Amino acid sequence: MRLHRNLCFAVIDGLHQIFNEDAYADKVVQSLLRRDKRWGSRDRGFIAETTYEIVRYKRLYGEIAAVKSPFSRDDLWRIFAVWATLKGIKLPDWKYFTETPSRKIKGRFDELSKIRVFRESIPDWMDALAVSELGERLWTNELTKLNEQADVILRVNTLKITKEKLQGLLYDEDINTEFIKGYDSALKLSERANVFRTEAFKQGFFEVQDASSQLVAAYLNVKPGMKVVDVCAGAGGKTLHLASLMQNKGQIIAMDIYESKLKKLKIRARRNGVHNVDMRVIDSTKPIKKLHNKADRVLIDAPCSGLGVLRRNPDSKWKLQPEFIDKIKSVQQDCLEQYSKMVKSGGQMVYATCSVLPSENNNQVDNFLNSESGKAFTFVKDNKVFAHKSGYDGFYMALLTKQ
Ligand SMILES: C[S@@+](CC[C@H](N)C(=O)[O-])C[C@H]1O[C@@H](n2cnc3c(N)ncnc32)[C@H](O)[C@@H]1O
Repeated sequence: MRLHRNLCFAVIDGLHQIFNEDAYADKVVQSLLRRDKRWGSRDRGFIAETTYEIVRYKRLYGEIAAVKSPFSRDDLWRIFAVWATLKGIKLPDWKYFTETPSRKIKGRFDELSKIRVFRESIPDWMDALAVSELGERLWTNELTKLNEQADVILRVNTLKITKEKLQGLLYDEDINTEFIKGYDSALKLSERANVFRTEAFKQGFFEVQDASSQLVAAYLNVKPGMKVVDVCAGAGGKTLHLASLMQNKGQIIAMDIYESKLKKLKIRARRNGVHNVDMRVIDSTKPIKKLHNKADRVLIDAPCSGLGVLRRNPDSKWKLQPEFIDKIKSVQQDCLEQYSKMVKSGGQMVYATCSVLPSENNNQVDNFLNSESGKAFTFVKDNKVFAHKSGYDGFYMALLTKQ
């Protein structure tokens, strides 16, 4: 592979924003890709994949390059040189690379690869936390998988099209996809492509949604005509799936504490041809109280550490703090306690996260079931989805019934 100067500069600029300015990697990559209209899919792929890979292995590459954050531009070029050397890419004779010690880089890599926190590039506290909750073996396997690039998975909007028809339409736009066994509405891209540009996307025939995430709405046993509350709806990935499963019949009340997220959901609902969603901002306890004992189904897709989706958000490794995880756990317990009150007698509730930590998942459900508000509920089943076992994101979902 030959390195092109303007593409490498884009990567360095992106890394500077992500590492030094706390910007989100996905937003940074999106904006880098808009920089030059002449860039083709290979150029865009280089920028996105290189940036993500260096973010993923920041600790390892930084250690080999002997640089410490905050990184100067020279430091970032050193990190880049480590990445390129380990990839076996011949470094051009640019000034940034004149002193690159290629042999030393490979030697340091071999040494550091023996230690998990360097090999898999993860902060010590995060590694220790996960080991204490999951055990050494499970965590080592999971972490390795969470460092791989994720597949692009689509969820077919069955309100508008069948999986087979969508596959044909995408094929006509040069995008090959595969069915995934066990995931009814999923199509996996055989090769990465910018699906948002397709006519099929503009027509609302699909949403991009990981296969594990597609299990959550299905776990809630919704039926057309029901009253369903999606209480941490965000921009509505699962709300839209619920609407498809309910064939647009009945009522979904999508709630979130952020109005800006619900506004995005509104746009997506329109594109998806979804008509049965009402949006309500949780700005006091009132909108929740109004729904006490009213819902056939409640989905709590709780805010969490996101440790199950590190493949998509590798920068979380460097942005998350232990205090945040502690705080989010109390929000999760609060969500279970407050929002469970909306379930009517005989109704059901799903509690879900995109974390793999038991303390955010089954332990939270156990705590809830042992609490005063949880007394009315019985545990039906749960699904602990690990990336290294399923091949998709790490997730958790539990189904509870109210007597
Ligand atoms: C995991 S995300 C939801 C993702 C969304 N369900 C989807 O499928 O696209 C969690 C959401 O919970 C919201 N949230 C955080 N604290 C909340 C609270 N106390 N009550 C309700 N929603 C909350 C966040 O704004 C965020 O949108």
